[in-house]
Amino acid sequence: MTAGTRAALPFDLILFDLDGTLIETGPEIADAVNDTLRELQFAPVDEAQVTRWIGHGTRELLIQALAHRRGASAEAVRQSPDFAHIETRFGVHYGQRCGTRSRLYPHVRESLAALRAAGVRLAVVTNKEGAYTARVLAAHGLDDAFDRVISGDTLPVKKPNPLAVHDCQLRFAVAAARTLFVGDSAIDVATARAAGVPVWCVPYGYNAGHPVADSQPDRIIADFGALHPDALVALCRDTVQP
Ligand SMILES: O=C(O)COP(=O)(O)O
Ligand SMILES: [Mg+2]
Repeated sequence: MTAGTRAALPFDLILFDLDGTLIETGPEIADAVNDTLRELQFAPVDEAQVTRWIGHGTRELLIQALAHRRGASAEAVRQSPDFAHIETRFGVHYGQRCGTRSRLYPHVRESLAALRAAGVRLAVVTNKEGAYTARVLAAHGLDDAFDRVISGDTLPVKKPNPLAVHDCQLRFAVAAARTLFVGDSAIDVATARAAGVPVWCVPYGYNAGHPVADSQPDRIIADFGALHPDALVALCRDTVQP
């Protein structure tokens, strides 16, 4: 990378969603859900269904799966006396499944490394609970890849509340116009809009079964190749708006 590329970079801070953006986590989350359901003598749920529940946190996903199988409301599951125990069992299963069937999406590792080398601050903003986030990042050797990791239970509120974005902007002293949010869902677009920062989306992630284009992000990028510093500079040179 040349000094010119570094100077021409349009962003000083990039925030990344985790599930469906950096890492394909659906297969092993489905495995852990089904391990848990099996212990409870319930039939498994299919992976496509499980991925439609991703986005509000892994705990919420487990609640949805149990509600689905019990024919009960999410609230009834949340209040049920055995939920805490079931959640503990799920945690054990997810711990065992972590890193077995998840994978980084194309160009994630090299683009993150090149952005970091160019001096861009990088953060994860996910609704996944911190304990799971740490395990998944570690399983893929990404535990030191970010300057800040904000999970669903790091702050008092989660996405689409913009607090995590503001937290990172404040911490790294970066203005909204120099900040980019990269995600895969309507929740990510709503978060970025609430924070007043540009948002680009990948089309391959989890968005409750809907095309993320419906949420009208500022740009849809095919994959993380578009976030490599050289590509980023070329892309922004050719367009008026990010
Ligand atoms: O639902 C989750 O656990 C998290 O999803 P996210 O990383 O896309 O915010
Ligand atoms: Mg996501």
